[in-house]
Amino acid sequence: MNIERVGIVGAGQMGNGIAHVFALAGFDVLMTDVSRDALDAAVALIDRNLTRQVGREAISESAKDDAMRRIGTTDKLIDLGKTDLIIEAATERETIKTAIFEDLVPHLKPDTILTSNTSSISITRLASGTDRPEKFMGFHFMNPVPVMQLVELIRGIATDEATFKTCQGVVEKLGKTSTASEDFPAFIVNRILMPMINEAIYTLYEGVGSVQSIDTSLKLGANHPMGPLELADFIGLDTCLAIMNVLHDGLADTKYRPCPLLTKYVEAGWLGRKSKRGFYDYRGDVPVPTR
Ligand SMILES: CC(=O)CC(=O)SCCNC(=O)CCNC(=O)[C@H](O)C(C)(C)COP(=O)(O)OP(=O)(O)OC[C@H]1O[C@@H](n2cnc3c(N)ncnc32)[C@H](O)[C@@H]1OP(=O)(O)O
Ligand SMILES: NC(=O)C1=CN([C@@H]2O[C@H](COP(=O)(O)OP(=O)(O)OC[C@H]3O[C@@H](n4cnc5c(N)ncnc54)[C@H](OP(=O)(O)O)[C@@H]3O)[C@@H](O)[C@H]2O)C=CC1
Repeated sequence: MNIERVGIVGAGQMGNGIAHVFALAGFDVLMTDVSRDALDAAVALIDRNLTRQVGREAISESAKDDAMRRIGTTDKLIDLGKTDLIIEAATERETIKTAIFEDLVPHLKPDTILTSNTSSISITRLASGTDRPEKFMGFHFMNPVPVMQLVELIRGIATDEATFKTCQGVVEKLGKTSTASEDFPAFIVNRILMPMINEAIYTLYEGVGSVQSIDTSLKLGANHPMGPLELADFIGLDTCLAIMNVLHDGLADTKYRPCPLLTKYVEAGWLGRKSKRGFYDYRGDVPVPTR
């Protein structure tokens, strides 16, 4: 199937990056969110990120202008009905995602492919609430989307080969690399990455090291580009907790028990960079550890 128009649900940090890379690759993009402010902020951020790319000569000024022209926004989810491919990138909560697909399905063209950028939730279960489980799959970008090369593609139990192949072709057109994962809790990247982040939080919780010593240890001792606590703040602590809960519930193994300190930060509304406080406080000129 030929994909030309792409609908993106959720204009948070992932939604804006996804719109950025699709528009730059020549797709028409229509983005929606429950918050008009989030849509306006996303368009402004895409403009800034594209301008930075022009500044370092990664793209031309006209490529930037063309990309910005290809991005539309709407307050109405049903306006996405005419697109060929939907990428749902709303908050990592199953009830939110299920409600979005329920509201959207009656307005879709029969051949539109439905996908979710979920970090962890069962693709098979999300698909089963729609009219087209065979045309439903996981399309999992990494953060920051314009920089990270990988897209994890996840087949639900009913996903057909034509849908998988079409999505593989789309990833190629974006200039990224796909890997295939079976549909088990948190797929591949987060099955491995998130327990490491959770263990770093336990290391802090048990007083083995400070925020700074934990992050410095992994950056200089294991060559990670960001320390695990810095990365948790970057991903969003609400998202990290949601992923750990999916692993814990889905695999029923205590090794996935979310650290109580992670839960406490989320309960405080300290969600990391996006709320300006997490393991670091981002309200000043430089991030300062909060413990
Ligand atoms: C939770 C999930 O479901 C799955 C996930 O996404 S897990 C998270 C996966 N992501 C990671 O692990 C990221 C780890 N961190 C990194 O790789 C790096 O720290 C980083 C790429 C984010 C920044 O790298 P850095 O060298 O410290 O910073 P910096 O030099 O400022 O940026 C490098 C490039 O990224 C770009 N960039 C950085 N942040 C960006 C952002 N948020 N949006 C767009 N571009 C960005 C910069 O413009 C720069 O581009 P050029 O090299 O072309 O000039
Ligand atoms: N953060 C990361 O590193 C990664 C995240 N993901 C996944 O991507 C998805 C989005 O994450 P992320 O962008 O970080 O989250 P954000 O919190 O940055 O953005 C989520 C956006 O979705 C909006 N939203 C909530 N409910 C709805 C709805 N019913 N309809 C439309 N929009 C809605 C939120 O609005 P409001 O704020 O007003 O509620 C918010 O603007 C999640 O599934 C996450 O697991 C995947 C890869 C990496």
